Amino acid sequence: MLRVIGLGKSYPGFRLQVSLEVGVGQTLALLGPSGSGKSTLLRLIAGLEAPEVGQVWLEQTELTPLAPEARRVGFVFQDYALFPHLSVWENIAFGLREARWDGASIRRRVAELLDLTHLGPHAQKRPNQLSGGERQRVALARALANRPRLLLLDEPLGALDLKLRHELLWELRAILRQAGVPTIVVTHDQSEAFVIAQQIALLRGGAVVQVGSPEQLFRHPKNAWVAGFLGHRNLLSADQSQQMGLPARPHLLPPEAITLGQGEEARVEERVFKGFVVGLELLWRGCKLYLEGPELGLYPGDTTQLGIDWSRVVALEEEPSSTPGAAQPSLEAPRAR
Ligand SMILES: Nc1ncnc2c1ncn2[C@@H]1O[C@H](COP(=O)(O)OP(=O)(O)OP(=O)(O)O)[C@@H](O)[C@H]1O
Repeated sequence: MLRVIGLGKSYPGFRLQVSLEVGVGQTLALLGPSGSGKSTLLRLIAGLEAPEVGQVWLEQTELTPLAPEARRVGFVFQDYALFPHLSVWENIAFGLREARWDGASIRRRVAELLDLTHLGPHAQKRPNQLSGGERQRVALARALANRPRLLLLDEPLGALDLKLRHELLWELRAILRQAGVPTIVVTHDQSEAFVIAQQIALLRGGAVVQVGSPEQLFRHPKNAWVAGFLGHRNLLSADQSQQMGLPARPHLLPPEAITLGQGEEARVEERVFKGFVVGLELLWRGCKLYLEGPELGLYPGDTTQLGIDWSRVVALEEEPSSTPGAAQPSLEAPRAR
């Protein structure tokens, strides 16, 4: 179990102050907008930077006073930082030689990791002869080689194109589950966090806004910012909620609260074909709602019925009026009028 207790660091115009825990063998995704402090937190945990206050504990060991190399932390950076002149095999073995493993143990461990990351056929290639996805797996194998007690991944799929990201995401998930090492993954992509992690910590302006499983966070976001960051669209301000007969505080209408085909009349304003689903923007009671689902043959100008199950509407907390240093999320303004 990793415990980060009141870890703090300041830069001009920015302050990070974070406490969180990662369970044995679990993966926690650090999710947040650019500049929210994700990489800074990772560097503090790795010991690449010194905190002003706070502690990091791994099981019964306090890591904070230890040098980075004494922490037994595996780190994968965004650019992988592989040794260009060494083969895949040598890249993976490098840390083991440094740690003075004997030759037979090194050969055994490298073979295990080549197997885990499916890099066997590429063992003798150099990094510049590999694809982006293969380089990413070498970086992961190298980070895991010396049996780290903790794995830190900073945007591990960041340098890859979209298609490759998607393919490797599932592979990364499988490798992390198999490796069983507590892991923190930095990402700014919520769908990536949902696939990889059992826990998500949402960071904004250097502070954790909410921690929980992907499902907890998605179903019970604390406030409109969290809901918007996780991809929810139907957010009502306190005023809009009141107009709908709800208490005067922000609310979320989750997809499962909205049913098409029964209820009051709704008019289709926009339609987006998205492949597996169709997105519809509907005007209902003077309020714009967005829904995704199977093809229903509805086009702009059509009318249909829309019902809301009010028992499924989620009450949200009011956000603090300003969060110092917080970057604005890519939240669409609540669309209801
Ligand atoms: N060495 C430094 N000196 C001064 N300011 C810094 C330093 N490192 C980071 N910062 C500032 O701290 C804040 C958090 O940066 P950080 O890189 O941790 O954010 P992030 O969430 O990882 O962002 P991104 O998603 O863009 O990588 C930013 O405002 C950044 O400018």
